[in-house]
Amino acid sequence: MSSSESPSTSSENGDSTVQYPLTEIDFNELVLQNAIGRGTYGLVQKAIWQGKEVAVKLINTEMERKAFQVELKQLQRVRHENIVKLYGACTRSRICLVMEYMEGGSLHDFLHSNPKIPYTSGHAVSWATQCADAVAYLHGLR
Ligand SMILES: Nc1ncnc2c1ncn2[C@@H]1O[C@H](COP(=O)(O)OP(=O)(O)OP(=O)(O)O)[C@@H](O)[C@H]1O
Repeated sequence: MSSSESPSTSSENGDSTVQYPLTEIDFNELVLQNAIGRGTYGLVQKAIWQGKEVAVKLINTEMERKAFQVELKQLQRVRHENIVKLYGACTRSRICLVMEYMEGGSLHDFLHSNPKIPYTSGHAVSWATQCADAVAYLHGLR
């Protein structure tokens, strides 16, 4: 996707929301690697797509489809350097989100790792600032 993509505005419940266009990704273009995590729904796997590392969140049951649709819609609304980037989604054969791969996993994983990995107060301030910037951006969305 190029950064020149412009979002469209749709009106839902009388509230206008911005959405970036979705890139449909061919599931056969993904070279799936190891599982890297599991959240409320779906399995997250590392993969290679068009020569780059990506994180693929796959759903396996119909019950997970609704949560997938909600997350897809949310990620289509955001573009921020501190929020994981959505490259696109597979919506035809297998259903999955294809996202920027974050080496090291989530900040939560890092902070709760066992054994603990040491970090400086400078790191903590930087992470807190990045989170605050992302939250401020989300609050600024309509
Ligand atoms: N883009 C990514 N890059 C690297 N690892 C990721 C990525 N997305 C998810 N993961 C890993 O997979 C795990 C599960 O992610 P997922 O998004 O399914 O759930 P979560 O955000 O941790 O929790 P919840 O589903 O409750 O919001 C994460 O904790 C992280 O370890």
